[in-house]
Amino acid sequence: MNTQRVDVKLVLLGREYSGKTSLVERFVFDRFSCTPYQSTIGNAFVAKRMEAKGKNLTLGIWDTAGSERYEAMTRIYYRGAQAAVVCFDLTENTSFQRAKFWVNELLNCEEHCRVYLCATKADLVGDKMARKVDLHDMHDYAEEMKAQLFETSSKTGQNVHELFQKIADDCAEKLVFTDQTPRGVNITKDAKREMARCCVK
Ligand SMILES: Nc1nc2c(ncn2[C@@H]2O[C@H](COP(=O)(O)OP(=O)(O)OP(=O)(O)O)[C@@H](O)[C@H]2O)c(=O)[nH]1
Repeated sequence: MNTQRVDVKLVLLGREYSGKTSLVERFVFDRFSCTPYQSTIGNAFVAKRMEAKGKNLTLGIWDTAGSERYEAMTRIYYRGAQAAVVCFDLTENTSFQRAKFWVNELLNCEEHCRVYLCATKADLVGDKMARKVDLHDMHDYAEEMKAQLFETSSKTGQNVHELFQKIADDCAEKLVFTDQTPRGVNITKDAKREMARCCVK
């Protein structure tokens, strides 16, 4: 049974194929897989220890499934998140529209969650014709939503570490640690509580 504690709960949201799993893989394992695409089923969890603002903290990362089939389940995973990375694929405008859906949902349901927009697959838009999300539109939207925006490439690693470090730094400022024990989230307990909440609805 997983009883690991995390200090910051971070959730990744976005349309299927928008690059969420690849982003986590690049950040946590420093690798990019060229094997055929496999959609995430349900969700995946990974923890990463980091240093931020002079504090050691554990980032708990929930990578959710982008398929609309799993939308209800995805809602379980963003509950109580301190931060969310909403991903969209620069080569696909529908994924930008889907990102707006998740941002609205977070603003309405998780008022304390910091939202970061992540425009993925930057390595593919060197050729301007390949870019399907207008540069000004996405910057205007980020400004309007008061969300930080990062253009990343999991293939080259561009901006990936910077994104997660920024999240850790922002969250570290708010974290309260006692002498030895950080006040974190017990994954097992919290997951059970969420499941119970979900079942009684
Ligand atoms: N060139 C390039 N391809 C990428 C990048 N990120 C992801 N991909 C590719 O895009 C496809 C989808 O990536 P995933 O990371 O599986 O997407 P996902 O959002 O986790 O998808 P779901 O699990 O269905 O929600 C895969 O074939 C990846 O190899 C990137 O930065 N550059």
